[in-house]
Amino acid sequence: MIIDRLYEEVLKKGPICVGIDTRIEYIPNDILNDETTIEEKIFKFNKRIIDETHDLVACYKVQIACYEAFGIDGLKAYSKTLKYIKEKGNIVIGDIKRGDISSTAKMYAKAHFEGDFEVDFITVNPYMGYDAISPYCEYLEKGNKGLFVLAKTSNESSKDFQELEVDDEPLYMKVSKEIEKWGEKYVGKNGFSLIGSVVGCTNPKEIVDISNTCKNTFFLIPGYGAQGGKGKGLSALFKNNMCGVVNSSRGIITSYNPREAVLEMKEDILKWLR
Ligand SMILES: O=c1ccn([C@@H]2O[C@H](COP(=O)(O)O)[C@@H](O)[C@H]2O)c(=O)[nH]1
Repeated sequence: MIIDRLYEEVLKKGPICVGIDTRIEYIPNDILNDETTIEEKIFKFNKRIIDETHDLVACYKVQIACYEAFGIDGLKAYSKTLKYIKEKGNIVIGDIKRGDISSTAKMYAKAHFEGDFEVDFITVNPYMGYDAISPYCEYLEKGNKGLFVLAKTSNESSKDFQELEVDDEPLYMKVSKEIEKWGEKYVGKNGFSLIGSVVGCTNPKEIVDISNTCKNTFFLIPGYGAQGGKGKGLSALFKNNMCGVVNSSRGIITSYNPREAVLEMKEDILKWLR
């Protein structure tokens, strides 16, 4: 199962996910001044990041918004980037955060689990409930696709709704338990489900609470670096099991030396576990 592969990559290389959230202002002049299209410039920049880091990371997360912002050319660069990550043998998460009625979700599933934008995992929004999630699940049956469902996001305003008390518990905990239930039939040999949760590392206490309750949930953990999340906050989560992968986008791709930035991030997370 793809979740077993992701977990094994984490054990082998560390819990590092590099986020390829490319923006024009991050692209250095030697690429920017080339006589090429915007698609080529974005792809060239991404290829450089991937070439420098692919042996150090468990997976990549590609934020589709950064590519949609450039229209058709941006989406061509998105597609090329996904293919290149796969060619390098790495796992790729499409950060698309979809959430819609089931007939539309079916089309999103086809768009991102097949064809030009095919990825291993996608992120989805659970706000519309299970029938908005179930169309993705038919792709999970074969074991080679997975979902990360938003549970407790890394942004400041995540408290507006996600921390509201519902039946004596915060909504994010209720949602997390539901995600665990949705994933019950997709648990792999390492004990983790193809349906995981997104929980920001800006919420270090909440992520430990969720993981103590939801034992089969694997976590996609954004918020490291640029948003203030730190390795120390993750020590309580990772001390029993490496049950997640930590994403950093700006912290890596805007660095002068992305390879060094990945190594520093890995050390900052792993040093608390020794
Ligand atoms: O709760 C969430 C869910 C997703 N994200 C996404 O992760 C990256 C974070 O980028 P940084 O540059 O490392 O801050 C970005 O694509 C977000 O859309 C998140 O930050 N929080």
